[in-house]
Amino acid sequence: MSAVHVVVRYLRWLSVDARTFNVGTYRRQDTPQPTADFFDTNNKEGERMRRAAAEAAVKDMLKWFSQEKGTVAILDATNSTQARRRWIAQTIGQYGIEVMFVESKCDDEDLIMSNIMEVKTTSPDYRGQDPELAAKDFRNRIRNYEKIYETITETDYTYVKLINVGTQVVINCIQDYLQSRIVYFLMNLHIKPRSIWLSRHGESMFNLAGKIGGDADLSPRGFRYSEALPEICRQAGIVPEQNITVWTSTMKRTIQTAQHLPYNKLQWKALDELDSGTCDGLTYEEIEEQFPEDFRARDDDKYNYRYRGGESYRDLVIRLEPIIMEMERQENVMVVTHQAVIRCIYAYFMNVPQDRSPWMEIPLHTVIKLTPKAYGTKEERFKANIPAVSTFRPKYSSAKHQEADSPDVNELSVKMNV
Ligand SMILES: O=P(O)(O)OC[C@H]1O[C@@](CO)(OP(=O)(O)O)[C@@H](O)[C@@H]1O
Repeated sequence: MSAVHVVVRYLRWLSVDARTFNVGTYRRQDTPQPTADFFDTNNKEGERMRRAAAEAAVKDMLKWFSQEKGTVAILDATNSTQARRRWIAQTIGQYGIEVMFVESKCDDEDLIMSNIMEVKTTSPDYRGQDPELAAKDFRNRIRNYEKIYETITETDYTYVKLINVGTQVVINCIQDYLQSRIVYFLMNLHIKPRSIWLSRHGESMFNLAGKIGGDADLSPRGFRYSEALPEICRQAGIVPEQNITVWTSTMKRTIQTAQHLPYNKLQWKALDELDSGTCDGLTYEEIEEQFPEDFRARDDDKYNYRYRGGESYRDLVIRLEPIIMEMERQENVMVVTHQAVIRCIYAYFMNVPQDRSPWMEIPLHTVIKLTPKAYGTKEERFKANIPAVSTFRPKYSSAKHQEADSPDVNELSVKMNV
């Protein structure tokens, strides 16, 4: 995905109100599919229209800050001359809004070409066009940008300059915590193709009994899943030659599940299940009996509810932030962890809002493969032919776990999130 989309997704996942104002979207209202000469600075009409699009985007952005009290806006545009940056700094700065410029500079021909093929030929500017011709036109557009391009060196501006996708990074006047988080996040991004495989541990003895938390062993069916996992991973596209690391939590059920995977393994405390505090070891029915108010309060606002002496989903997201940062840095990773943890990781990659994420179905005995693409994340699910209980609990229900449907053979489903 483009860095802009990923940064917004990351900030929103961390509950920072962030939004993109893409000047191209405004320009496309009048000029949906321009050719490269539209971006030639000698094209006066093109210049006028591009300027108008930038002004409209900035106007809406300022409105968003003042009326909706937004926190981080990304003005997604080329902004590649000193004059344009001065205009932005003055127009926005006068309202007391801090401005940070992000320049991504690339002179590596291979990187440029792979970026054009991956991102630009799938952009709305080239929708329905021959990818070869689109790539050629975009190359010409870059030549037009180059004629007036002035790399950022203004010492009085806050900026981060990423050279050849973070091979080298120049930072200037970074002023606060949020800016430094964004810089650090940007430094960790890469554009190499990769996938992330997620699996819950196999069915545990606690899952069978309907109890939450604990550190139980796998059930006999859970152990069967651990034996089947190398083959399911192979079907899901993990090949032994791939340099893949398997991450587990420090709990027995995830370590047992990963035991037959012939890859390097790493245990993370941060991947342990949501801490259910005084409710640890109870069934949902027992929680409803012993802590009726808590049971209701949790379902009223599951994302924010914190177990007595334990955690909320919001707490879990903060605990998982280093995991996400490391996942962005890594290439292929397989993660064997828990229901609540997978919900949070999945919500990050699939952009799921906080009111929905704690209620998502993440079944046992299923590998979820996520592949980030230029404009979204592709999701594939590989369901093992090994029965298990369903630990999904609908809102306000404390009913006992039911057997989940299990396919006759391993099953695959595919979905694309944009
Ligand atoms: O937030 P809810 O829906 O209760 O799901 C989290 C629960 O899932 C469970 C199973 O019910 O996780 P897991 O077996 O994946 O470790 C519990 O241990 C955990 O408390």
